Amino acid sequence: MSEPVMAASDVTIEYPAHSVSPSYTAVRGVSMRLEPGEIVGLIGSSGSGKSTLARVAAGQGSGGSRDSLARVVGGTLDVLGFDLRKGVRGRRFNRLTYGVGYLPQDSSLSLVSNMTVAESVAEPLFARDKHFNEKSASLRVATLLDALLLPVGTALKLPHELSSGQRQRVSIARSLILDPVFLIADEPTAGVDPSVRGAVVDVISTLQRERGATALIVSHDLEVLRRSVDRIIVLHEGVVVGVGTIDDVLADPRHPYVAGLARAAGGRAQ
Ligand SMILES: Nc1ncnc2c1ncn2[C@@H]1O[C@H](COP(=O)(O)OP(=O)(O)OP(=O)(O)O)[C@@H](O)[C@H]1O
Repeated sequence: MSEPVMAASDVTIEYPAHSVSPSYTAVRGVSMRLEPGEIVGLIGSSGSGKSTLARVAAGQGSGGSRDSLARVVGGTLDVLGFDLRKGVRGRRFNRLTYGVGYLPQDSSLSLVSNMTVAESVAEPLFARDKHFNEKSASLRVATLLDALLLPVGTALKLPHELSSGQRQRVSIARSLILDPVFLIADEPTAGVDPSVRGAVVDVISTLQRERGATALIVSHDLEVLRRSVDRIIVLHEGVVVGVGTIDDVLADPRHPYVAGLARAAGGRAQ
């Protein structure tokens, strides 16, 4: 059997106490396994721990350099063979982040205001290799922007000249430019027009599938994931309350939160 891309076993993740706030356990006893090539949705209500798990799995906070960052305090969490409970630093951290593409929530807000879309999307290529061929960079940028259904001409625009949904899609392109083996995308369709949300997630999953790569796509909206993911993992108050294909999870709701999802999905289908 091949090595899993991500393996969590009884993982507990905690935000440390600081000044007046006590420590807070955001993820409790979570176990999951993502195999190479799988596209998995991580779903749950607000505050269920999705972003915390996504951020820690992407290696953000594994260094323990900032006290406010969440960290693994129980169980084991391995991503691409790196032990994130131990922490990953220096060159090993660079290797981890080369393999893991991370699209944080609200990442479109951090696009640099005076860089064109083409420059922003290509930047990770040149940050890795300052001699990267300009022509092939432009071609890769154009291909990604086109796949993400952005109009021709977007490449030369500045972030403020785009809609929030277009900016979000530019951030997605940026997170995919290094062809990550594992993409962790946190609410990739935030701000994107509802009519194209499914299509945008579909592009992410198709691009990852074409390369045999893996993705964990965080969303609070089941419908956005429906046509793209192989499986979902449902989190509620930091605990896994459902795992399987969307149909299987909804057909056998063992937890009231999942039953609510099933009712909502049933209502939409009528
Ligand atoms: N820096 C922090 N310090 C302490 N607690 C935090 C911190 N960040 C998040 N939390 C808490 O951890 C829990 C999980 O938050 P998280 O952002 O992971 O949820 P989420 O499922 O991604 O929610 P949303 O869908 O609203 O983004 C919440 O109760 C939140 O208040």
